[in-house]
Amino acid sequence: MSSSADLPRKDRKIKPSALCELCHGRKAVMKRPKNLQKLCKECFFLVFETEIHNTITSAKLFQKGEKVAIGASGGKDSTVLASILKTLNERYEYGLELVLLSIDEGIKGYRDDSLATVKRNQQQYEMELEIVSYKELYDWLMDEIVSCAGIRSSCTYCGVLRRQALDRGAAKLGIHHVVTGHNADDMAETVLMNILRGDTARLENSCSILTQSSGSPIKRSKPFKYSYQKEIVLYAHYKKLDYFSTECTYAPEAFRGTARELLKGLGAIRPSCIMDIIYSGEHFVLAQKKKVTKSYKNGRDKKAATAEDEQEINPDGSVALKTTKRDGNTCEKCGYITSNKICKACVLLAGLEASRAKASVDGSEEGAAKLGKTLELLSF
Ligand SMILES: Nc1ncnc2c1ncn2[C@@H]1O[C@H](COP(=O)(O)OP(=O)(O)OP(=O)(O)O)[C@@H](O)[C@H]1O
Repeated sequence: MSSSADLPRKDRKIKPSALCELCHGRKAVMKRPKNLQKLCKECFFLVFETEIHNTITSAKLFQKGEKVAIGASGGKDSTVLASILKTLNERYEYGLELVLLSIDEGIKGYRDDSLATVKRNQQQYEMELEIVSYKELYDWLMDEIVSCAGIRSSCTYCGVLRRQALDRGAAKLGIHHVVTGHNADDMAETVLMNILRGDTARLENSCSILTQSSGSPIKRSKPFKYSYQKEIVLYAHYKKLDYFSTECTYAPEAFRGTARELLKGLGAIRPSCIMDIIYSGEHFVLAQKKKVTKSYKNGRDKKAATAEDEQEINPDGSVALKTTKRDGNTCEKCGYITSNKICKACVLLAGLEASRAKASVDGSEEGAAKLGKTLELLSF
């Protein structure tokens, strides 16, 4: 931080109460949303970037020489991510090769415009850009999916297909690491959503900074895990970054919207609640499901019971079905990594195809919408 002697004349006359609490020289321009500290622009940039650097180093996210794909949507989070990773890569000599990877879901009037922003970012940050489309991967545009399956399940379809598309795009580039702009607010919303749905299986991993499906060569990480959305927006604003700010045409998932509102209300009373929820999510450990082994007559004892004879009892007393889940499998249809015989994307696409065929016969669009709702409740 600079001393007051280095400051421009105008900053030397500032009332002490209006000064930045870190450099005590420049005028504060904001109250930091994370801790309400009054900061000038320059000190905010430095502390914000340093915190992300600390997150990256303490989680050992990157290795020297690694090629990393930045999931680039053109929105504020991924644009700030690209800008900050470029800065940190140069400042701390991470030795990364950074590439922008964009998925074109096929949403007219939204993704086509945001991709134009990513193309400008490519020039501004001097990074390679790869664009992969749903049309080329799945032969469906998101607009077609919505008109077939309805808007209510659009986020379910889009989320599954995008995750796979990012992996496929990375594989195409020979990259094994994708970073995304998911931030602290997104993480806290996900924890809240999973609690409210009683989805304990998802809750356990909802705060991981680094994830990788077993058998998959692609890992994913979230360097903004501890960064507040409001601070990302402030950073983009004061740095005058070029980003696309329109919300997706197919409004955000209804339930996530509810969790977002809830979080906003909580944050107004207790600003630290975002971090507190993440902390709770990180320390949440599932109690082991009770396993019971059937008892056998006719000479078979407990030891002879096979794995098939074991049942899992859910907390509400219901019996869980035995699944054929295995890690490292590949989908019988598309070859993508899955723990089931057919991957989730192929199940969704098959439902859409069936719906399209049915709709062409009797005009009904119910099948895919129903399937989307059912899939939300299943864990893959
Ligand atoms: N079409 C896409 N192409 C590539 N990456 C994407 C795409 N959509 C989302 N992502 C990645 O997933 C992250 C989370 O996306 P999501 O749409 O949930 O949030 P967001 O807050 O709108 O993010 P952003 O402001 O970056 O658009 C993004 O920051 C980005 O890294």
